[in-house]
Amino acid sequence: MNLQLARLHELTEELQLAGVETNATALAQQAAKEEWDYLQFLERVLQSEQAYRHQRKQVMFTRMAGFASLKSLEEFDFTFATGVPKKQVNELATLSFIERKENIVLLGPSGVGKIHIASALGYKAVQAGLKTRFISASDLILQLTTAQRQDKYKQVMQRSVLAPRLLIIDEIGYLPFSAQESKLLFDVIAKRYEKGAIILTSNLPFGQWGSIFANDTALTSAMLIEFYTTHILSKLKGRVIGSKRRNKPD
Ligand SMILES: Nc1ncnc2c1ncn2[C@@H]1O[C@H](COP(=O)(O)OP(=O)(O)OP(=O)(O)O)[C@@H](O)[C@H]1O
Repeated sequence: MNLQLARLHELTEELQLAGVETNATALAQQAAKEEWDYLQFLERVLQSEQAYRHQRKQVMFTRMAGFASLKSLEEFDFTFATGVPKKQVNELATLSFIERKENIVLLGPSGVGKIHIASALGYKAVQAGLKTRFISASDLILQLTTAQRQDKYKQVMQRSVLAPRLLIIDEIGYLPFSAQESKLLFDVIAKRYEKGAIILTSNLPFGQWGSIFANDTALTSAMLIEFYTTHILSKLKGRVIGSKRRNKPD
């Protein structure tokens, strides 16, 4: 390493400009070849740092999001899934629902692509630099009950529920909740209401949600009201391509 590169290395390390260090030599060569002026060179160097940071953020957010699997909308076959409204899904893929802090509910039988669509929208959000969290309803309840026991409810609520710009709660209704667990889930939905977007997936139509929430009709109605202004994709169907669970308990 020549002396100038060694000094550059020290400076970029101290100033935490890893993108500049990675790209400086190549950009200097390109600048000489294409006869950039000094300001042009400076701009390109700063752009390279910006791109480097954006990419690192995407990688970190993807890891932190906890997706069950990485899916994209490009991989989703709309001709196969006849009940999935392509136009509406593409509109949701613009992510304006996140800016507007709106919710999405995906309802349909097992294996029709609910997780696929939810994860694909989540992955798009992550790529756009929006903090996203994917969690199953039962894991979320487990986290919150543990937090309550350990007197850390507020912190966990803040970190896991309120901090992400998009919260994806998967598999509501796969297992029924106790009265206490139902209240926790309601607390999540109510606390995020108009503060951050949620995507919910469920195998059960709204009419059967009472059975998920310990037959508490007041709480179930309150929960449904929270989704009044939601984008509801409730007619998801099509040939089932695959499912994680073929033996759903009664
Ligand atoms: N229309 C589709 N095009 C491409 N792949 C699909 C489609 N529908 C489902 N799949 C694939 O089938 C598998 C099951 O889909 P997914 O897990 O999204 O279903 P689900 O409706 O969430 O089911 P469950 O309720 O059991 O969780 C996934 O690998 C998914 O990528």
